[in-house]
Amino acid sequence: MKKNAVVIVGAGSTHTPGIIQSLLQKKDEFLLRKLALFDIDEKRLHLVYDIMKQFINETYPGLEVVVTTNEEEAYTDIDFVFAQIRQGGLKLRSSDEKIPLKYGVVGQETCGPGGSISYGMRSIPAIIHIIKMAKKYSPNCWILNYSNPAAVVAEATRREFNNERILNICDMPTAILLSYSKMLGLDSWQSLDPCYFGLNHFGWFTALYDKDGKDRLPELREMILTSGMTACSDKHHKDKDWQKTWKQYAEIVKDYPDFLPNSYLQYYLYSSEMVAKMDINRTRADMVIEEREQEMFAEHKKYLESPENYKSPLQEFTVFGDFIVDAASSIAYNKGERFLVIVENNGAIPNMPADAMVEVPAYIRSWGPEPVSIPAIPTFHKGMMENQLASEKLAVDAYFENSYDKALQAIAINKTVPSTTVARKILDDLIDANGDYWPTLKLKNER
Ligand SMILES: NC(=O)c1ccc[n+]([C@@H]2O[C@H](COP(=O)([O-])OP(=O)(O)OC[C@H]3O[C@@H](n4cnc5c(N)ncnc54)[C@H](O)[C@@H]3O)[C@@H](O)[C@H]2O)c1
Ligand SMILES: O=P(O)(O)OC[C@H]1O[C@H](O[C@H]2[C@H](O)[C@@H](O)[C@@H](O)O[C@@H]2CO)[C@H](O)[C@@H](O)[C@@H]1O
Ligand SMILES: [Mn+2]
Repeated sequence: MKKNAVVIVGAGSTHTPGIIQSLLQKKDEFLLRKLALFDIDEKRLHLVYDIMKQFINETYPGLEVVVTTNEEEAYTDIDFVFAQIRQGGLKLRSSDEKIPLKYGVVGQETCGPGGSISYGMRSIPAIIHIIKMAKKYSPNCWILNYSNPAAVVAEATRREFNNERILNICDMPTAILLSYSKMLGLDSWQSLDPCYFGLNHFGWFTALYDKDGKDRLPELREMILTSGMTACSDKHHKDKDWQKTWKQYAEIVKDYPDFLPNSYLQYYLYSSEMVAKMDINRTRADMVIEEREQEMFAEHKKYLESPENYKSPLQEFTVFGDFIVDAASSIAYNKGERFLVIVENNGAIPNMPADAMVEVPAYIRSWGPEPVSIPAIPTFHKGMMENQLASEKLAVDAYFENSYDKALQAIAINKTVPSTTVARKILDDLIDANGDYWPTLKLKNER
């Protein structure tokens, strides 16, 4: 079996230890010849490497490891790029959350004016740059992108690269599947074959087949309606803030019992209730800075106290790591495994536009994803998706056309936004907050 060289881009991320853990735990399924870690922040990059090197050395003595802030070194002789960057850092995640909230609109990492439009326009140039560098130094490599907002990024990479050897992914549906499998007493999230349609962070499970071919969704729906949604064992999802999401999940199922939702639909279906529960002085970014980041810094302190005796922290489950490694493995060895991924529609959902980037099941081959096509979707879901898709496409238009008008439309049409006056105020504040991270937006009559 061929051995693979992987570069993790954004390797200073709090999620990198999980990816490294999966890569090495799966080293017999996805053979490695080189692991490169790249980040623009040298300090964070080395911090993560310090934490993980005991595990790397012990699990795979002799593996070639490259830790670098040099692009040529990072991208040369690579088979797979795993991208998971946060352009503008948690500081701008915080602005994305707080600016809309100031005007009574949902402030969320990947949803609404901050998460989808502002973060999207910031991420697009950074991801395009990464892909250009990767293709320059390793023309045949595959790029697997987790960087958010994945829906907007996927639309931008479709326009720029036709998504040639690029796969945009999100582990949220997989994390939900882990939860479902545990509730059903199954041993892994791969015990269920999901039928699912939507956009990223905006979709629905329509059936969940077990290995005997039985649809377990009706049984699961009853469990959720009677006892609520049990949070999965993924470490991140045990935290207090995520627990609120799982509580709300059961409410969505009560109101819309036909299918089982992606948890992110809470921000669109209950926008005002979500805003009422949010605190502008302490949004999710603050929690991540105070909790997840601090935990990583505390680990590093432990390492510095005694590098020779330090043991890398391993997690019980790492859906984030397992999913990206399994997807890469399916490409590398042409396994044709079924995953939920973001692909160009092209008829998979027959009553949605062909050029929509949708999230559906696909069999992952060495030549790319082969999406599953489904019957036409109902009016409610189609209407929701068309609205959100328009907002996402307008955000990408705004970026490529440097257009203030399109950015305003992207925000005004978003289901989380009540009026154009509010949309304009949010946009003007976001322009100030993003500074040079955004292109200079011009009004139509100024261009
Ligand atoms: N798709 C998914 O399901 C999923 C799940 C979790 C996280 N994410 C996304 O992954 C990304 C990372 O999230 P996190 O919470 O781990 O962030 P983080 O802030 O912990 O780490 C991000 C890292 O990226 C680096 N970085 C920023 N801009 C960069 C650039 N232009 N080039 C290279 N490196 C750069 C930073 O220095 C930092 O070390 C975010 O976009 C987040 O939304 C996606
Ligand atoms: O608010 P955060 O930073 O905790 O989470 C935002 C991300 O949430 C989802 O990712 C989860 C993932 O589902 C889970 O398996 C684990 O790896 O933690 C991740 C972070 O909590 C979502 O899919 C991402 O797109 C968000 O960035
Ligand atoms: Mn996601």
